[in-house]
Amino acid sequence: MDIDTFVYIDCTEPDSPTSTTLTATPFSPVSDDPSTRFSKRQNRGRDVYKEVWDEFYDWEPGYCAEILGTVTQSILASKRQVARVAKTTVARLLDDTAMQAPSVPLAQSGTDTVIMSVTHFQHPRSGHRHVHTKRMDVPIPVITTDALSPHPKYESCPPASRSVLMDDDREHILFFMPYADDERFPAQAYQDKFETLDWEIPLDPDVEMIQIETVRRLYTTDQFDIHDIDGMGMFNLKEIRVSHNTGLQWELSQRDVLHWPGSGFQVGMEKQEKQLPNHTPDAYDLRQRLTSNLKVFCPSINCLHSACETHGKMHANGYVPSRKPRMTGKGMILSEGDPCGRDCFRHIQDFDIFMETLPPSPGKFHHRGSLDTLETILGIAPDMFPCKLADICLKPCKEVFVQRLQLFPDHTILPIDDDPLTDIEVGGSSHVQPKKTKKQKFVDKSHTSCELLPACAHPGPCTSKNCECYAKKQHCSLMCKCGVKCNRQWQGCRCTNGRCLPATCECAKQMRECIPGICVKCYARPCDNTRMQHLALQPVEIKCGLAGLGAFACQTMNPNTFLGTYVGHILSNAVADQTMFLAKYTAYNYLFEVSPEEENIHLPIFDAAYIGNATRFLNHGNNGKNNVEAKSMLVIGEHQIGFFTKRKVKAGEELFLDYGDIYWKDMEWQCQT
Ligand SMILES: C[S@@+](CC[C@H](N)C(=O)[O-])C[C@H]1O[C@@H](n2cnc3c(N)ncnc32)[C@H](O)[C@@H]1O
Repeated sequence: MDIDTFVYIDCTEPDSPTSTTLTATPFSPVSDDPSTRFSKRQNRGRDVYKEVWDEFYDWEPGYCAEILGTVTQSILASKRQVARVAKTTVARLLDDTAMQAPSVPLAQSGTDTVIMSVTHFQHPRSGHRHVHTKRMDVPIPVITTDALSPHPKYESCPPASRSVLMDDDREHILFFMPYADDERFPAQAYQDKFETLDWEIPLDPDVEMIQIETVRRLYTTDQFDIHDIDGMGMFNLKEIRVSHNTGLQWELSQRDVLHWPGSGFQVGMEKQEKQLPNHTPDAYDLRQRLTSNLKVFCPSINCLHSACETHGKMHANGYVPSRKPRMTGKGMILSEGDPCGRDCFRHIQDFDIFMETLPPSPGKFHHRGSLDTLETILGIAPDMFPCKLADICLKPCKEVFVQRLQLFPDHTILPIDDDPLTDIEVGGSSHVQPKKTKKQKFVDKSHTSCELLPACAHPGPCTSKNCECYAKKQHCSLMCKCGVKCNRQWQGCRCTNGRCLPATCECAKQMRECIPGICVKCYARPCDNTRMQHLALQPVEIKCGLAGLGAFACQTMNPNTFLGTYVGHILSNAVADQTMFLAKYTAYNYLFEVSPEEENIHLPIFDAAYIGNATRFLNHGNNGKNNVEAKSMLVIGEHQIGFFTKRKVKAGEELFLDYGDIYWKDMEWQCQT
């Protein structure tokens, strides 16, 4: 291979209308009118872009030649082995063909042959540079058979255990043309549903590197404001992934960056006078530190996928999961254990007398950061004993105990084993008068009337003015920053013994699954109302059913047995419309939508065409044939659709769901029931 003949694909250079000055002199915006200032910035931006561009392409061709040169050398070194492997492979191929040919039961066997051309490379003898090649023509017999009838056209899909939120881009960009090899597919009509074709969007990784370096120089050397750089509209750095973090520095941390000599990211970043905005949290800010790690694992307790995009938006505010306390301060004092030291809370003799001397909130934790740390830890582990908390917070044990009492007064804690009717203690002898916390009551129809639950993250308590949940008439969720102390939070149920039944459980009545850490009484054992989050599935058999494939019961099931959750891509209305176009063409429609109770409400639409689980095979049955029903539930802040048996189902019976009239209205094929 001759390295001089490599072709370098180059992009159009950036305009540099005014200047050819290529030195990196810091930009000094002399105060003038905004438009002149803007155009000066724009010109400076172009100059720096050009400067970086030239530097990059001065370096890149030599670098590529060097890299490719090493590749060719290693090819030549191992050429003898490659030639040997190629020779044996060809020989085996010919042998296999010859051996297989007679064993196929042929209805009709032709005697045609095709010629396969094989190029044989010969290692250059020492002292010679040229590789000798020899072409050989090998005859291959053509075997024609009609013994095997083709399998009916069917599109399968990879299995998935949970739904995946589709990128908003899918609404506008056509990523590939499906059924491109089928003349009958109305490709143009499908394409017209999109604004752009993905393969027409220029994406050159070289240009990306040049733009990143230009932005860095404009920010660090020219002291441009990062918003001004964005306002120039010259740099279209694509977001790598949806998450709660944004910014150039973050994007860079999510990908490999080319290390080239002109790049300030290569070495000595720390030596620069001004660094790009950083996302490293303050060492003392525990909440920030935990939040910054959320990019590693999704904090949604029924997901936990790494770098989860589905919940990226839901947790945009940096959600740290919180739980309700279940142990009272008095209970802690009465519990067994040895004091951790002189200041241990266990030395408190009489709890009621101690309560009378309790200092007013916020107590001795003068430093706001210490209190934040304690609140964050108690949010996650509210029943951690003060002795351990004291070690973490570097505070005396008794002081920590006092702070816990301020945060979670005993009268607000629902004791673990008491009767639900007597569990709120009112009264007591403390001068900190226990108030009965007023929980806000309102009808929250989140399970059938909202798009995606918002997570609020405003300073101060939730009010009609600052809180999005308030505005949408919804309970605050675990994803909200207000935490379990907020009186708008869903309070969970108080059912005991895991008996969370549809008619009696407060969560089940509101079509919510019980939430670990919130429903403190039923949480002791997995209750009847957590089957969707625990994926307590029933096995089903997939085989030919009423229409195409169908799902069949493997064992006899009682009414209200949970079969599984409908898993697929979560789509917006616009994308669902595009998918419907494909469904009409294939005559298989896997879109599932729950009809909202109110108009103009858009609930998530699930599409199990491309990913899914066994529930995608449930065929439609009506007129009493349907033995399965779907329920839309809120599962720890997420809309999910669960399938439950409507009546007793015998082993071997096909499972049917009533798709509803709307499903069949626009279909160009007929329902077979
Ligand atoms: C969710 S899929 C059900 C699984 C499907 N049978 C398969 O083989 O993948 C829905 C599609 O199955 C077919 N289907 C299901 N029930 C049907 C019925 N009762 N009559 C006609 N077609 C049906 C239709 O093509 C429908 O769009």
